[in-house]
Amino acid sequence: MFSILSSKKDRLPQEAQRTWLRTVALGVGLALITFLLWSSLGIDDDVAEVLARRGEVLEGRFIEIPCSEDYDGHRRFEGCTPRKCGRGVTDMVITREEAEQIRRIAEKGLSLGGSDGGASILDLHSGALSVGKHFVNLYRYFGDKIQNIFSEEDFKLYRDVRQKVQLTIAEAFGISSSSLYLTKPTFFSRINSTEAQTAHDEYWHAHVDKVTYGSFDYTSLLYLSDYLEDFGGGRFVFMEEGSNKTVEPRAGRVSFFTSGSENLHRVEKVLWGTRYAITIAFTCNPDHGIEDPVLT
Ligand SMILES: O=C(O)CCC(=O)C(=O)O
Ligand SMILES: [Fe+2]
Repeated sequence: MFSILSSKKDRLPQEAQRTWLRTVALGVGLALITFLLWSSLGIDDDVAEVLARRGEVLEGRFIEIPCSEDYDGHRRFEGCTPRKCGRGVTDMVITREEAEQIRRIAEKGLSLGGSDGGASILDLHSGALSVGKHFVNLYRYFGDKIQNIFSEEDFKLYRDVRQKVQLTIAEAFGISSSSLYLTKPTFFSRINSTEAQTAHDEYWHAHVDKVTYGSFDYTSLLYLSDYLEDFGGGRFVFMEEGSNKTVEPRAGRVSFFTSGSENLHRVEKVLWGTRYAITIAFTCNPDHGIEDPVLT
């Protein structure tokens, strides 16, 4: 067996020893550079399992996870405030036709404005619409003319969808649907690959909805376009140390989850195309509840 610590007789000549040391140093250096590049590119951050693929039609998938302590910092409403936490995805609650109709509402509304950056929102409840680098109040801005833009059917569709999603959440978490209240903000989102212009365009940051929005106890997302058909990137990611879980958007797909830090998440940057979705959230606190949007 070769050993550099053997007898004087078979010790390597000094020149060969130096070459050997240089080779080892070079190898270690290269390994270090590769490691640094690897971690700076975040390659290992991408270790992810797919919770819902775009191509599959999910009856319903539910994963229970322990609740975070976030709910303890708020007033508790027994029979509603999460004791059972988790996340679910279903393609059975909203049809693709319904999703397409809702998407048309989003397209109509957002065509009146739109952010200079990649992310625009339309909140039918407050009337907030992204325009350039700011928001306008759609209802104040258009006044009575709003009736020429949206129809009573549009609002009815929103109400029907909200109701179905609310029942789905109640059933999955074993609570009464009547203990849930729609809360704000509830909004359509349109995301494309245009570079962000303001902080409002930076949709991709990891966040906890209960921290970001305060009143949320249960969050739902209804997707209105298809991953890899209508847009690339833009997958939803539940973030967990070493095992992220992704939801690939699909028109009509409802993803729902308890809003605390047990469901830390982010949206990947959209790389091409346009991604439409709607965020509908519920609170257990009646004081934070809002009425369904109405055409005034
Ligand atoms: O559009 C999505 O997939 C997620 C949006 C989101 O995280 C939010 O509205 O808080
Ligand atoms: Fe969120």
